[in-house]
Amino acid sequence: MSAHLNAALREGDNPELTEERRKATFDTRKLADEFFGSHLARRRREIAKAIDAIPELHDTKPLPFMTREEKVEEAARKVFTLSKHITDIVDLSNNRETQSLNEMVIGIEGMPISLHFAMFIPALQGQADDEQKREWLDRAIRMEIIGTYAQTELGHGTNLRMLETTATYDKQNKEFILNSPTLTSLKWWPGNMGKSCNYAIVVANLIIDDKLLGPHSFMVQLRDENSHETMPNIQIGDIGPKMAYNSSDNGFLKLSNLRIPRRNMLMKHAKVQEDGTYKKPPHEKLAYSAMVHVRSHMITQHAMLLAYALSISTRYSCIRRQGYIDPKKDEVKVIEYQTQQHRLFPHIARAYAFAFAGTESIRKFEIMKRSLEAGNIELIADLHALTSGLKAVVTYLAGQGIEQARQACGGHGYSMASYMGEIYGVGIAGCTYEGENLVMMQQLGRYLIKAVKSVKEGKKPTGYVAYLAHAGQRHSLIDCRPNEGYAEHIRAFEHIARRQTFRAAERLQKYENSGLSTEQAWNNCTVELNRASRLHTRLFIACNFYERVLDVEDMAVREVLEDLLHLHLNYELIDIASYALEAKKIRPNAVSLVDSWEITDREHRSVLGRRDGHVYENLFKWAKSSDLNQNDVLPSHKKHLLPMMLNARKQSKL
Ligand SMILES: CC/C=C\C/C=C\C/C=C\C/C=C\CC/C=C/C(=O)SCCNC(=O)CCNC(=O)[C@H](O)C(C)(C)COP(=O)(O)OP(=O)(O)OC[C@H]1O[C@@H](n2cnc3c(N)ncnc32)[C@H](O)[C@@H]1OP(=O)(O)O
Ligand SMILES: Cc1cc2nc3c(=O)[nH]c(=O)nc-3n(C[C@H](O)[C@H](O)[C@H](O)COP(=O)(O)OP(=O)(O)OC[C@H]3O[C@@H](n4cnc5c(N)ncnc54)[C@H](O)[C@@H]3O)c2cc1C
Repeated sequence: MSAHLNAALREGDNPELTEERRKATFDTRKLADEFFGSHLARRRREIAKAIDAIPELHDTKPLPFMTREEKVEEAARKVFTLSKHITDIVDLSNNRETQSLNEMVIGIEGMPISLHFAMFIPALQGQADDEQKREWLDRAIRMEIIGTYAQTELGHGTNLRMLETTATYDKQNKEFILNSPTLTSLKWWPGNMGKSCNYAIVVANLIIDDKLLGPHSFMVQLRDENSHETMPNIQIGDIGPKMAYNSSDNGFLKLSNLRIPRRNMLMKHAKVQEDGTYKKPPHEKLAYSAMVHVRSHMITQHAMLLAYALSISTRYSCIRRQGYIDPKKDEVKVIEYQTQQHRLFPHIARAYAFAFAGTESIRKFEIMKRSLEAGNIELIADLHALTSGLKAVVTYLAGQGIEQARQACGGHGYSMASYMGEIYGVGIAGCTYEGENLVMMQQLGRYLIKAVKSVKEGKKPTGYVAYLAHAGQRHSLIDCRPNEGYAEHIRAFEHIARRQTFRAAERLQKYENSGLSTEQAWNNCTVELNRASRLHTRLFIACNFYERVLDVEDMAVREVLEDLLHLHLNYELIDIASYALEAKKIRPNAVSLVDSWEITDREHRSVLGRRDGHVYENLFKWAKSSDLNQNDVLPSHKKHLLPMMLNARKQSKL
């Protein structure tokens, strides 16, 4: 590729990076079009340019130097400033555009309206009837009110059926009475609930005539719309600092005999009539729709977090020189070491694979939503299984990749100047929120066991589990040589996933036959079942990557994606042993592969990952701006350590 086609080349950059960019075999803009989709890639460039022109939207100082209060204030200031410009910059109905704008301006550490857009609005869209939408959704979209999604409690997050918050219907007054009867029933964790929101969708166990009807969603006003003071019968606050996400005020909530009108229960699906008659929803789990929405969006979000970490470490690895391969020559860029390439490149391949899987899960969510609007509930189970598996596998592997990227930066990777600590903290939170990963794997496990049962009954499952019926096509890993083509890799992958799923199903059957209860038998098999779920999901990611690459028209881009696909399939299949060959092919394109993610310096917030590669001078600037450097001698030092040392000295002279 002639160098002028590489959009990332700029005058004045560190020559080490320019040298890398000149080696690119493809146009980074064209690969960005594949990674994001051409519309979003173009919009991200336009959004970045628009932000450049509005200084109030820029960071006032690096986030790691801020206290928690300053972070919360900075996020609030930017949200307010953005509210004046946002409709000029993005199409608000486009989630991914809006998310890109938020990440570029506010960053990944949280903001006062995260949950408002991620869950409050989607819950209203999915669960409120038309009249309720007119009352709350329009106001929420206009941001007249800010809401959150309050489900998790101090004592229960995973097991929703055991939520202790109650909503008891009072027929006389046509009201629900909401209560947090115990300490463990306090709502705990909801994002932005502590200080920012004035409304919440509270998930509570519905009780009518002493009958427990399971978790349902209720609209609760938390704070006065004018004074923002807490409403009566409500106690609310922030839960304190967390491993990451410290710009967000995750909160607690206690409800004490709070009365709300009957129509504050979201009634698109389940309904409670004035006389207390209860009408069941058409599908029992429609009340969980906001969670499925977020899970389907988390995959692209985690691909992006992994991309942040890898572009920082790949660029830095081409700046950092340390040691020799040939002692007669200069010190080499650390990227030249095979171990460094093996540490980073499989994760670069995964970032692409995850982004493609995420685009697919969002597409599937939209298809399910439209089909549900037409009254069809058939796609719900498939989507739940797919998103449960993807959410769990991608958040976990992205976390591993981010940590490898941090280690690849050596000591400087541990400084917050690299921003790796925050990226990791935010990434691994995804293993927990929206359903703890090992629990979500079990949800997919249930679906796989059902598919095995139908195969055993002679039926042919369709869609993502169709391969479970192809037991005749047995191939072993030993048959799978890297250059035989990708179809062979996929068949080997299918074989391994199928074998594990059948093994888990047989084991479950054995325990059930031995007289154990269904639940006990299930618990005895969950390790095997989760392995099956993991393999099934990794197979989906690999197949999707494979099919996606076949669609690419630009030959240079297709070739580099095929290199990544080859590496991905080999890495996933035979672990590390066979991919030294691929690493050699990826090496010349390493920087351009990460440049294609088009992450701006503003978005990165990393000194190590700077696009221009001027790392060391900026590390020094960063160190000088530390609060601790504002005084030559810290007041705390004068107060404690200096007297201690002076005293010790005095003692020794005696
Ligand atoms: C605009 C931007 C959009 C998105 C943002 C993008 C990215 C995110 C960015 C930032 C995020 C920032 C902050 C994060 C905020 C976090 C919020 C939260 O965490 S909210 C709380 C989330 N809580 C959970 O996820 C709880 C997990 N627990 C459960 O989901 C359930 O309890 C569990 C599924 C584990 C069990 O439920 P239960 O009712 O007991 O069912 P059971 O296991 O018995 O299964 C019965 C039957 O139901 C099926 N099923 C279960 N769930 C669903 C579902 N959701 N949909 C469809 N079907 C479901 C289950 O498979 C089973 O079916 P079968 O009987 O086997 O057929
Ligand atoms: C950053 C962040 C933001 C959040 N935001 C929100 C929010 O906005 N709104 C909200 O309502 N909640 C929110 N949460 C809460 C989150 O959804 C829950 O923490 C999550 O669903 C996990 O539930 P838990 O904490 O009860 O974990 P637990 O269920 O207590 O998990 C502990 C361990 O038990 C295991 N375990 C539990 N059940 C089973 C089982 N059945 N089988 C096998 N193993 C099991 C788990 O695998 C895990 O290892 C947030 C959490 C975080 C970290």
